[in-house]
Amino acid sequence: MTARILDGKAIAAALRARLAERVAALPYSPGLRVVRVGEDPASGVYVRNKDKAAKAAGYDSATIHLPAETTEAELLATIATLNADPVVDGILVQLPLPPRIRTEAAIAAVDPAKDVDGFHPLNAGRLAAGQPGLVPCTPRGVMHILAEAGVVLRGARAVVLGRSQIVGRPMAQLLLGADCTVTIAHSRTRDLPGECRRADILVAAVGRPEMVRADWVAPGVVVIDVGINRLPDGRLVGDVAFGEVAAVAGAITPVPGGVGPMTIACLLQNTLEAAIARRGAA
Ligand SMILES: Nc1nc(=O)c2c([nH]1)NC[C@@H]1CN(c3ccc(C(=O)N[C@@H](CCC(=O)O)C(=O)O)cc3)C=[N+]21
Repeated sequence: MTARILDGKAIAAALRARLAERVAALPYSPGLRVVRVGEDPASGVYVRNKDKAAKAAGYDSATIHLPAETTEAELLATIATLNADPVVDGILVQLPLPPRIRTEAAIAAVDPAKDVDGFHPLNAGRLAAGQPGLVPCTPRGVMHILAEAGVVLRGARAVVLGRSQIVGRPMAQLLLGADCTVTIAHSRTRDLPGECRRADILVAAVGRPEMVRADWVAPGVVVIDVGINRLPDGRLVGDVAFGEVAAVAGAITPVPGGVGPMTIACLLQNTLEAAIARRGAA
């Protein structure tokens, strides 16, 4: 058997096209501002891709690039200016930040109504409480892939590998909200392969290249690979050993071309929704 490949790149392109149509019907362009501090090289590529996608879909998008020496107070002042700017609907503070700046302070400074990353504790709390709010882009993108693939969630056993605030925890909340039986497994889990083998749906979000092997998965499982790891030889691989796991799984997302493109499309979706909530649709 060989797994069905879930083409995140194509699903993301279709979503961006639908968003572009909705944006074109608005009397304004939804405003997105990405704040980047310093020169983390991986951030450069991502910020450029996002800006390109946003502009192509009709958004008013700009990147604010602050020097590496920026202080926390200066970053918070920049965020405050964006919070107060009526043409700004979405604010994304690109992570990682330089070590001098407290990530939690930057996240908490963003107006929750403009928090298109969904990282603010108010939005995380809303998600955990089952209330509407802005949802982190990567888990939202994963739910969109599962829906497009026709995966039945009700009653399914979902295992989320990883417990980060950015992916693992919100991912588990969304799957729980969709009536999955959810297990969050992590680096201290006693029998990681054994827990993963129980999954009908396995979401790998640990940031360890090719950690999930063929003997970690049950035949027919749906595997979602959130990992994006750059190897020393320059290759980009996920958290899943794609070739060998694809021989066992029922469906699997590739890296690249899986979850990554969905993250960008969902950032645009969140920005559109934040804009309509603030400014209306007509
Ligand atoms: N505040 C914040 N929000 C984020 O959402 C955020 C962040 N900080 N910091 C960095 C990570 C990483 N991230 C990616 C999104 C898309 C791709 C993506 O589209 N990847 C392509 C390949 C890109 C390549 O070839 O390098 C793919 O998987 O097919 C990758 C990485 C968002 N992040």
